[in-house]
Amino acid sequence: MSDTKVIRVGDDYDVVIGRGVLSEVASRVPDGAQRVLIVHAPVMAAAAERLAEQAAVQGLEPTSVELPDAEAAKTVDVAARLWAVLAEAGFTRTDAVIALGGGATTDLGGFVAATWLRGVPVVQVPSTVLGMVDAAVGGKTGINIAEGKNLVGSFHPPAAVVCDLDLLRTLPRADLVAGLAEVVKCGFISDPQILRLAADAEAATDVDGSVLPELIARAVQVKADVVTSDLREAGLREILNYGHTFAHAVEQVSGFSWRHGDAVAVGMMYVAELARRSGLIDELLVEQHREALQLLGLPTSYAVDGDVDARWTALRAAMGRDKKTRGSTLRFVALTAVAAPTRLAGPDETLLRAAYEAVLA
Ligand SMILES: NC(=O)c1ccc[n+]([C@@H]2O[C@H](COP(=O)([O-])OP(=O)(O)OC[C@H]3O[C@@H](n4cnc5c(N)ncnc54)[C@H](O)[C@@H]3O)[C@@H](O)[C@H]2O)c1
Ligand SMILES: O=C(O)C(=O)C[C@@H](O)[C@H](O)[C@H](O)COP(=O)(O)O
Ligand SMILES: [Zn+2]
Repeated sequence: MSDTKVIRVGDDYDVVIGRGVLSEVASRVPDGAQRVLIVHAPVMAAAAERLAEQAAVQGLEPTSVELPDAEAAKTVDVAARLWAVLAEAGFTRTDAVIALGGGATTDLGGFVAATWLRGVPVVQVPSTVLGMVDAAVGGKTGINIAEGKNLVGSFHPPAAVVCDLDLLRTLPRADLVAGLAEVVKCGFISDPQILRLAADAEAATDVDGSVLPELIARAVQVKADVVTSDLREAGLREILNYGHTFAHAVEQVSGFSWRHGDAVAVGMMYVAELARRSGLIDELLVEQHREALQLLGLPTSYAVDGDVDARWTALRAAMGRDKKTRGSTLRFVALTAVAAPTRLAGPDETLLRAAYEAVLA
């Protein structure tokens, strides 16, 4: 894929994927806006300045705010600070937010847009692979609290998503690879061609090549198709949560020090081990998970420094707060085969523990 690609999400909005498309951002702010709040990750300060200049040329009045980095942005304190900025600058319902950064920035920016005056438009400008393929698309926005990941949030679809692949040039390799975990997830739940393409790790991680853009576009297409038919996660959308029950527990228990994508990689291994023990899949498919993730340099095991029983107790409690849980019944997205997702509800506690032991480093 060398040219700009536009993927339409339902009848709602475009996801623009291409090189140099940052120049399109201001023109994607919906008509009627007079002011625009640009929130950005610290590393995106220069690009945010370009966006502010663009906005001014477009006749918009920009206010820029640099957020704390990564998960430190996804807090109620940061959101409250931005609500105060919006109030002070007189933002009305037709004014807009632009969020420029990784998934943490787009989650927070989207949440602030969703909550200000009960909802103003947001243009998402993801600067990580993970943000492009997942966080910026689909309208899930939110913040973390001490008790768990993304426990407070709202469904608030963006007005547009602009993925400038040139932004990925500065992305550290570890963050790029972590983003590929969500791409591999899309391969397992829906698009096996992703798994074939991602098996060439060199090509898949080359920001100047053609394979990474194709992987990004394919994963966006999977997400676009799913959220078009089930925005509010009444059923189908749950498949995008593959691997996340264990992943979010790992993130919370580590004090959000794990990269989300790395946690999703281990989370997919956990649920594959659980699915095998529950008779849904065979060892071959578990190994296919391990190989796909390891080829890219993603983690497939979980190291516990200390008491493994105490850690399990903490992880198990965190898994109970997963949004797919109903009552006290844990519900996992699992596979019966590649591209054949199902739900695994209320697996026996011994199987849950056995799958944990299987992923221990
Ligand atoms: N809303 C959703 O549907 C959804 C989907 C998946 C993930 N998420 C959320 O997204 C977050 C993870 O996103 P992420 O992996 O992008 O992490 P992140 O936002 O924390 O970014 C990772 C790191 O990369 C840096 N960075 C960002 N862009 C850069 C660039 N172009 N060059 C150099 N450095 C750059 C950031 O400053 C940060 O340090 C998690 O909070 C996760 O819960 C949300
Ligand atoms: O878009 C979705 O739906 C997803 O589940 C995508 C996930 O990759 C993402 O991490 C999402 O934020 C998790 O949602 P949560 O509802 O489990 O917090
Ligand atoms: Zn995720």
